[in-house]
Amino acid sequence: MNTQRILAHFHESAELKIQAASALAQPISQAIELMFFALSNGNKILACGNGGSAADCQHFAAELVGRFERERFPLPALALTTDTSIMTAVGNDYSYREIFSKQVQAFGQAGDVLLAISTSGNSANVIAAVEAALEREMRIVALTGKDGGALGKMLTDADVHICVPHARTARIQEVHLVTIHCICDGIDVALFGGDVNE
Ligand SMILES: O=C(CO)[C@@H](O)[C@H](O)[C@H](O)[C@H](O)COP(=O)(O)O
Ligand SMILES: [Zn+2]
Repeated sequence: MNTQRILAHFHESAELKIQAASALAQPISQAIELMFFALSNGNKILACGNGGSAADCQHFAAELVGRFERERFPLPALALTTDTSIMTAVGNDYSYREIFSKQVQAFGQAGDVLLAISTSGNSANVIAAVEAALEREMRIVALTGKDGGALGKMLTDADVHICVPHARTARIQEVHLVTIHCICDGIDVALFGGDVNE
């Protein structure tokens, strides 16, 4: 295969990360503060998204319950994308739109944080989960792209919107992943201070 196409993926992804870094540093910092505050108060983080973003939810939860780069105690994070019995029962008996919101209603409590990931900002089940979370006085960290979609318009001033300035889903997801690692790192720094090598 012509490697020019492969090079184009790498270059577009790298250029977007450099361009997005300065635009996203502030909201990412706000997301870290919001999540650290919640965790410090005994609250938890729930995460939802579809497809590649479902994988990102699980990646995030694994690094909080397990570890990112430092040894520490487990932190309460739960991906709502893993229990196939819940998701198929709710999808079958109610609607696919409710596969995350029912879980938010079951597990979410005031002060918890919902990490809502949608590259378009328009996935109905993610929007429904945010509606359920806001009803339960949870805070929202929204990871989106493009123009942020409907999701970007439903957040309150107390929530955080990290919107990747690009139209291509794959590129948006690649910035979501480095964002997730920034958040994991920021929570560890907030807990322990300093740098990972200290
Ligand atoms: O990972 C990819 C594309 O790179 C896909 O699986 C993608 O996640 C799916 O098409 C999702 O359904 C897209 O939903 P959203 O990001 O717009 O909320
Ligand atoms: Zn993908």
